[in-house]
Amino acid sequence: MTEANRILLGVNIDHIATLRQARGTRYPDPVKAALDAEEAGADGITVHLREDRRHIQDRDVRLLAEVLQTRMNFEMGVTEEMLAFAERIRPAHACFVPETRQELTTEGGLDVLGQEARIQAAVGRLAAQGCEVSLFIDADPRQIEAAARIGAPAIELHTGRYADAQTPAQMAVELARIRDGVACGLAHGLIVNAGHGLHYHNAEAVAAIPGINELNIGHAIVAHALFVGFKAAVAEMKQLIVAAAARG
Ligand SMILES: CC(=O)[C@@H](O)[C@H](O)COP(=O)(O)O
Ligand SMILES: NCC(=O)COP(=O)(O)O
Repeated sequence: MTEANRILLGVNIDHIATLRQARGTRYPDPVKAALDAEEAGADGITVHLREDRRHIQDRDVRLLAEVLQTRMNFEMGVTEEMLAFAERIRPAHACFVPETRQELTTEGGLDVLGQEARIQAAVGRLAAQGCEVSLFIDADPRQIEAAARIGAPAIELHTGRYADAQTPAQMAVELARIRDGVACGLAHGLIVNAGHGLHYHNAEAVAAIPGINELNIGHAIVAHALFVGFKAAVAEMKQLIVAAAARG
């Protein structure tokens, strides 16, 4: 496999924590899930510490920082609370995401264009701790250019509109938008990741886009794990996207 067609899988374990929080139990433990995911081939572990703490808790992130063998991708709103927390944890990667309390899940990409100075300062703060920051944005050339302008090393393209597309034609339009976004990001020297709403039937087309570095996938893997077990679900997704990327 060449550098051009290798792809990484970041496993998002938020919804292991969702199940735990539903009953206020100690199980299932996302830390155990993370270790199992690593054994099954995950290249990294993604967690989103939401401001409302609806799933992942501070304790989870602190423990993960101590035990992960791979690397943490810490998803966070760009707030003073989260920046201070990330400075203490010093994850290998942080991904800045937009966040509102009412949303069911992350609805759109971060508006980098509208707040360049603020985002640039936040990127700089975490970069000073050795953290590689990516910006979770829509595949919009203006946002991608803004990400490059402020010196972010990486972006993660929001694939939610592709995942939510209701017809093959709409899906093709959204996939083309992501493909163009990847090309635009690469042309600006950015590392380009993607994720949100990807599952066993729609991830291959995204994985096959040349130059994409990593897919972050969570909800579908956790759901599939109910039927096949968590390690098997991770391994199946990894095999699926690696094969798709190799085919190109
Ligand atoms: C930023 C992103 O796309 C995911 O991490 C997502 O936020 C998962 O968490 P939620 O399901 O709480 O939105
Ligand atoms: N950044 C996207 C992510 O981490 C996983 O999102 P999902 O697969 O849970 O929708």
